[in-house]
Amino acid sequence: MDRLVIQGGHKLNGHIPISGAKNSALKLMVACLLTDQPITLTNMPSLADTRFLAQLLETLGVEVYWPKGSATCHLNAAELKSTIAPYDQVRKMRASFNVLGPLIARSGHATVSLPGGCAIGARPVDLHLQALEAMGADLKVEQGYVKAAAIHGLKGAHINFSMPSVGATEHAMLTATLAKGETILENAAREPEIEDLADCLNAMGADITGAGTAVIRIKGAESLTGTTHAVMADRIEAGTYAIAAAAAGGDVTLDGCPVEALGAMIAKLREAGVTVDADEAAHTLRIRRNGTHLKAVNLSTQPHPGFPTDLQAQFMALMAIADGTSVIRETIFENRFMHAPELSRLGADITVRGQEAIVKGVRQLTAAPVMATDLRASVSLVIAGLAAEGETVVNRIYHLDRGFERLEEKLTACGAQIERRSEDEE
Ligand SMILES: CC(=O)N[C@H]1[C@@H](OP(=O)(O)OP(=O)(O)OC[C@H]2O[C@@H](n3ccc(=O)[nH]c3=O)[C@H](O)[C@@H]2O)O[C@H](CO)[C@@H](O)[C@@H]1O
Ligand SMILES: C=C(OP(=O)(O)O)C(=O)O
Repeated sequence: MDRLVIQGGHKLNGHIPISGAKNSALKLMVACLLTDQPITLTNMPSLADTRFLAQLLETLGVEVYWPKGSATCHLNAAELKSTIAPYDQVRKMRASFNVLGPLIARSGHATVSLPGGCAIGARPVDLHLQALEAMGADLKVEQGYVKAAAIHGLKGAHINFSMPSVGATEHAMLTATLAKGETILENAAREPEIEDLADCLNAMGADITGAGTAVIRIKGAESLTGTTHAVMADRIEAGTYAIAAAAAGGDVTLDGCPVEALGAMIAKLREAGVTVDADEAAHTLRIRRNGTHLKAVNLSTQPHPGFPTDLQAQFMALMAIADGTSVIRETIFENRFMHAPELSRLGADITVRGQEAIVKGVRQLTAAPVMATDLRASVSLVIAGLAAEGETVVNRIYHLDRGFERLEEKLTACGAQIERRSEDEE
């Protein structure tokens, strides 16, 4: 299994290009199931998750042409050969569950394994299922699979989500594009990836308004067409490198950065004493910290436009070396502090109490071997390793490869000393 070896204490200086967003790309790929015409996605991040989803789509009969090293992926679901999404292909990744609704819309029935994804909480799919049932699907959950049929087709519905869920909003939106009549989603999630998906679906002939707000209206169409769509830039990747630059110190500019989607994170970095120059028009974010001390700041994760849960672990690594005590509240997932004990191995002083982590900043972190537990937790350990004194080894990094494209290359180009080693090399 691969590990990352980081020699800490080097400042980061230079430019980092931001890749396409994993969490957008995955749902955009699923959209290909809604049409028998070709879809082309550009700015595609080549990640374990996106490659893995491509395999699931191939199992369903989608022709995928996505050469290694290319950021352009062609998907053609002219004919589906299966409506079964097996456990082994769904368990690793949350987004793959979103094939359920589109398969029902296209074929009238589907059998899809319950999903996996990062182990950061219970993560039920009740809201997904309620939305599909409201649209007329008959559902049974048996032996870990959802078995679904809509013999009379899907119909538009008025769905009021009990809480905003990114996945359930996207799932309902994808499905409703081919349902008969109008669907209204209330208390919908407002994450930017939902707007990106709506833009692509509208280019395919769907009629969606309100994406990015809490009320989304979808007028169902008879059929959708092919299109070409550029995946939006990854706000979580961008936020991660911004926090890394703040932690290690230096002067880093993020190119192709979705600045407008990062307001809450930029505000917290500034509050912590980091110099941030944001240029929305140029899509750049420059982060500078040369010598100034970091200040402890409190934060609470919130649905967009609040501070994203997917940047909480990274910000905790930063607060571990700030002056003072910060309180970090996780309100989205009930078990998303698994990085805290690993950060403590590097000398961080963190106490977890329920949904809160109390982080008392220390002057200096010191290197240690650590274990990556989930995607964003893994990268928080990389950030801590960059700031720590000595050689930090981050073990079990397959999680990182799910969501960060060419991480070592991007950081090394800015002066980080970080190297991937596989067990056979040691
Ligand atoms: C692939 C992808 O895009 N993943 C993102 C997506 O995950 P995901 O779509 O799984 O996250 P949700 O927004 O659905 O989850 C938010 C909360 O709602 C709960 N919930 C969700 C669905 C449901 O049917 N019932 C229910 O109770 C969840 O357990 C969680 O507590 O949004 C999260 C919140 O921004 C991010 O951390 C993930 O990176
Ligand atoms: C939690 C994440 O992914 P998933 O929803 O696929 O588990 C993430 O991207 O941080």
